[in-house]
Amino acid sequence: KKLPPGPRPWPIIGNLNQVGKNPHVSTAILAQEHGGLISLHLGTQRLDLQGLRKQTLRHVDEVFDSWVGIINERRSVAAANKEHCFLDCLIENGFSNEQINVLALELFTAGTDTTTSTIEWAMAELIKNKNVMFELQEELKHKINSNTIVESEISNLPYLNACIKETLRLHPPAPLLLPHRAIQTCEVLNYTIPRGAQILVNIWAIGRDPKIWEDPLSFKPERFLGSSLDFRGKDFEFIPFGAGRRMCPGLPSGITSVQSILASLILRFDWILPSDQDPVKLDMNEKFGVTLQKNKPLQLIFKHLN
Ligand code: HEM
Repeated sequence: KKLPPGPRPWPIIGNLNQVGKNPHVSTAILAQEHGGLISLHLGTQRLDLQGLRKQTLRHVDEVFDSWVGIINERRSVAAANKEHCFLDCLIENGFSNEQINVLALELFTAGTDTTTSTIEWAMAELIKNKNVMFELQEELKHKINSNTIVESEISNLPYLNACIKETLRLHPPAPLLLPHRAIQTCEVLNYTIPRGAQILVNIWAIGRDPKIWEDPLSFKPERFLGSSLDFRGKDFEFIPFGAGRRMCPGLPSGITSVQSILASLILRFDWILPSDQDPVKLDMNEKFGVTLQKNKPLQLIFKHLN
């Protein structure tokens, strides 16, 4: 069997020390040396599918269908999928009320942390990029007539939607998606992925890959204007909600929340940083956790616009 290449594992700890606290960054660096498909040993075998393109991801979807959480622990965010339907099934399997509460709580976290962190990153990028903020304010002023934003108006706000896409490209709340597991041995790019391997897809690295995006580290919503590139799981260079059968079921509600909250914040208020801080120097460091958060929470002062 030919496993994908990767850094040499140390005895017992495997590659744990090379992965560290920010696995989305360290695996992106490892991929530069070893290629887009790399093997890592973290006690049990794990595989990282960073940088895979269209055909390959479509092919692997069927094999990497199952979630690690469901097979191993039954307590991950992923296991809370299918909402009531899955919870009913857990009851049949003899889960306690306490365990079901944990699952419900995790489902709640999947929906709130992802949405709030997207809004926080979007606001940070808008504060840092004054011209983008100005363009967005203009669009909202001209296209929204009343004080209450209605859903039908939101679909007619291309610049707002481009800002949200650009935020999700640079700051995906789940930078490695959720861990998948190979339910059978298969071949990917002429390498063998053994049955049971955990699969992580580094979409953070794909979103910043200079081979895919021009000037990848700059916040430029314009790149999405007039482009059909979307996050609905068809364009594999941009999959902040995942793709295939395990794609995020909360996409429609998550996106609607981000659109309406962000539009309301920008339409009604003017925002500045406290203590005359220079927006260009705003700290944009990340903290890897359940979701990819801003390391230093964003603090802003608002002025009501009438
Ligand atoms: C901006 C908002 C959101 C983003 C970026 C996001 C992103 C994701 C991603 C990347 C995955 C893993 C997909 C994969 O590995 O292929 C996921 C899974 C999931 N998300 Fe979201 N999500 C968001 C909002 C929500 C909301 C609002 C809910 C619930 C109301 C939700 C519930 C879930 C659940 C239950 C799963 C597990 C799916 C499964 O097990 O098959 N998400 N989400």
